[in-house]
Amino acid sequence: MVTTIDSPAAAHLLDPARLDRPDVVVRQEPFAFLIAGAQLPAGAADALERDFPRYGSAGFFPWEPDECGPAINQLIGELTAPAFADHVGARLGIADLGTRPSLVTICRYLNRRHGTIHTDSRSKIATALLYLNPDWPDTSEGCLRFLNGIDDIDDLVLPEVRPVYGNFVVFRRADNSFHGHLPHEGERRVIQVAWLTSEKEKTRKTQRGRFSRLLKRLLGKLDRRFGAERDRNAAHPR
Ligand SMILES: O=C(O)CCC(=O)C(=O)O
Ligand SMILES: [Fe+2]
Repeated sequence: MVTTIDSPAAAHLLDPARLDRPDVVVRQEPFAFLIAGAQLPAGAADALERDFPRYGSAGFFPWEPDECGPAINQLIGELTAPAFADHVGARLGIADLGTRPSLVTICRYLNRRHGTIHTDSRSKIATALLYLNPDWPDTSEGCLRFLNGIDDIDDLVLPEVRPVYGNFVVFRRADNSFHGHLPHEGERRVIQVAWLTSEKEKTRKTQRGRFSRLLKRLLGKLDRRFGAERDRNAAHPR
């Protein structure tokens, strides 16, 4: 396996075969999901850290290639490649995921408002989350939880997923695809890919994401202050 990306274009960062390892968890109930560790080569960590976008506010924002270095852009190219999406989709019982428009959003920082329990919106068919944090403190804060219901953050389907480098989850959006995490404030690097029902939804969500970024630039401090008191079992619609 190639573990350096001194010439990024040469080496692949993702390898769909890693999703077929026996330690990868795939479940169809209560909703279809996949949890896989070690999906990124250790040798690419420095380049992916260096090339990660430097946002000024907390939350997920639409991917803008100009704000990322080449290793991150290469990784996103691979994550959104139709063949990769088809491979993931097949494991979750979704046909032709690779034909769906993909929307990439990236998060570098969170505030305590984030992570409230939700399912994701109906315009998403499936959502992937790839974590890129070199390490994570020994705490549940900020660890992703797949949940059995909308009102209890401690009713876990499976043990929580630490957001460390190379951990990767994908789930099929459903009316019961509840997920969330305990409040965390500070750096938490994630790339999210959502495969959507239509191009129209992609345009709409991208515009909304850009607007939200602008708003947070202006009102980031308020966003942080209002989030600080969030209840651990809080939910938000979709
Ligand atoms: O960052 C995560 O682990 C989850 C994010 C999420 O669920 C979302 O943005 O819809
Ligand atoms: Fe979500």
